[in-house]
Amino acid sequence: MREDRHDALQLTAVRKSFGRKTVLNRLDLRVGAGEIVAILGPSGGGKTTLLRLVAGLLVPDEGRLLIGGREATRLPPEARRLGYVFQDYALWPHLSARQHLELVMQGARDSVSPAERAAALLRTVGLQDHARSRPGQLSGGQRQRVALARALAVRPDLVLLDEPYSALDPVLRETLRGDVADLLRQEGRAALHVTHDPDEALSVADRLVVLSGGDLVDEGEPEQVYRQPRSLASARALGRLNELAMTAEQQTVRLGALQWPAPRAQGPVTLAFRWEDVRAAQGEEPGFAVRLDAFFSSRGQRMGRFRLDSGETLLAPLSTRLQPGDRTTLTLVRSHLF
Ligand SMILES: Nc1ncnc2c1ncn2[C@@H]1O[C@H](COP(=O)(O)OP(=O)(O)OP(=O)(O)O)[C@@H](O)[C@H]1O
Repeated sequence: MREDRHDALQLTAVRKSFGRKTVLNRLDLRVGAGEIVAILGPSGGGKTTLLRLVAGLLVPDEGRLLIGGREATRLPPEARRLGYVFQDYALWPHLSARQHLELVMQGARDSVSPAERAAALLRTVGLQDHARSRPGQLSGGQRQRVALARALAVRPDLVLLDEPYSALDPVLRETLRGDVADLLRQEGRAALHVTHDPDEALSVADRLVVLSGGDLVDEGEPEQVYRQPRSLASARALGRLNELAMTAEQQTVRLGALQWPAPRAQGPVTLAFRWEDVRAAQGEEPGFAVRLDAFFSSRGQRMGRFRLDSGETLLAPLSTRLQPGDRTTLTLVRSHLF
């Protein structure tokens, strides 16, 4: 662990517009030393713009940016001492995987030699047999892993990751994201990690931030944001969400034999709940009628796609031996409705 414990990153009231479009709206954000923060949110929410501002590829219109406690608002990218992996990898076509790492480590004061550290990092990302390959000889996923290893090679205090595993197959993605998070934690490095994949965010991050329309709409520990999102945008960003468009009448929302008081609602409302908060009604328990359309598997669990009599679809774990076309009654875990 490092001695100085300045925040790895602090943004204060950062605003960025393109023409008349405000993409980040007076954003306040901090990443603690050694903290892994995942940024989630709908497309166009400003996630990549945020990373580009931190990297120094864009300059904010207003606001202030500190990196490791140092003023960095107008610092050029090369003076920021960051590691980054952007979606286009930005590799050098004439260099081998190993040379990519050794080049960025030149002149660095380190307890191990560049060759040793390069070999260790290539092992971490599973490229030990491709040390001599140039980008043109590597697949998309392998190139992405070279970019990852290079970002870690310089031992930056803050690593910026923009969809770093998007080109990888699901098995490799899961292994590598665990290995990279372990390495970041072992070495005490902070990361700002942009992703569209809620599972990835939930599995690697110490803290989640949800950006929507240029605003920070939610933040907190992953489990807390998943369980108690502050808004529908935030609930959606974490996935595994059922949404039913319903009508509140006489301050009550009804779904089959289930009903909820809705003192402030009149007219259209959205009832939202996670897939796992739907279960089969037992005995005489009140519920709502559905038909099983199909089943599928998610995170190793058998899930059903059900259709309500009103025509809407919802997804839920499938615990009984239902076959497509069978009818059943479902109910909801009331404390987990949004
Ligand atoms: N250089 C630019 N010039 C003009 N508009 C831009 C520029 N870069 C981004 N934008 C706009 O800013 C908004 C936010 O873009 P950004 O790429 O930050 O979103 P995002 O959350 O990363 O989206 P995605 O999840 O689709 O990658 C979008 O509406 C985009 O069109």
